[in-house]
Amino acid sequence: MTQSIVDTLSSLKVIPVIQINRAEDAIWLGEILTQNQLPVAEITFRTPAAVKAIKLIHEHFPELILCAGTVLTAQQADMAKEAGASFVISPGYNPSTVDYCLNNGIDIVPGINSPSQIEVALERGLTLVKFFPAEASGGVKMLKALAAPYAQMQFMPTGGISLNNVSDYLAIPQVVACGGSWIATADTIDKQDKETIVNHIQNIHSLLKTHKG
Ligand SMILES: O=C(O)C(=O)C[C@H](O)[C@H](O)COP(=O)(O)O
Repeated sequence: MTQSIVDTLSSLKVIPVIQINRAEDAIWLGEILTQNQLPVAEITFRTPAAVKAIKLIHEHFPELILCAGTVLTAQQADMAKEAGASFVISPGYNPSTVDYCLNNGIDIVPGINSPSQIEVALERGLTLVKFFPAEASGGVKMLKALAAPYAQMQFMPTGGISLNNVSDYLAIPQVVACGGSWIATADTIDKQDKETIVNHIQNIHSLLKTHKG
């Protein structure tokens, strides 16, 4: 993972996790995200439209930080990279997928929720992991306890995060950014409910401004 991507994620602070059913919806979605100063998207491999959606965003919005989520296999990691994703994210730590990515120049942020998994990640030279499922694994309290012994590790908490708890996670120094599907849910995208998505983004900006003091 390049430092400049980590720096951008850390300045944006929130990553919309997106499940897209119609690839063409990626175009107006990319437009909303860039126009509203949240130029970042995790497109999940939960639907057959994922690869095309990644391609469309990469083509139309090259400035947007684009990653692929729910990447479970080496083959999906290859497809994500070919389509234009800058890095891939997985819900868990799959040793063979992680090793494949590391050996093939694909940046991967695997999911972890235990000290043992963090140590496996560290041994592979990884310095950024996803903390998933964040809330169900013990939330902020668990992440603080997990992060403490591993000063060199940074985290992207995801799973159960919303406007109500995102700032508690962001207050942890080792947290780079939080992921969440609440910003653009599959249902909102299907309905092309742009207003709701823009509102969520604006609420995030207002919250982050307040917290910067
Ligand atoms: O690693 C992946 O790609 C995943 O599939 C995990 C997703 O990021 C979460 O499921 C989003 O969590 P919510 O914001 O609670 O909906």
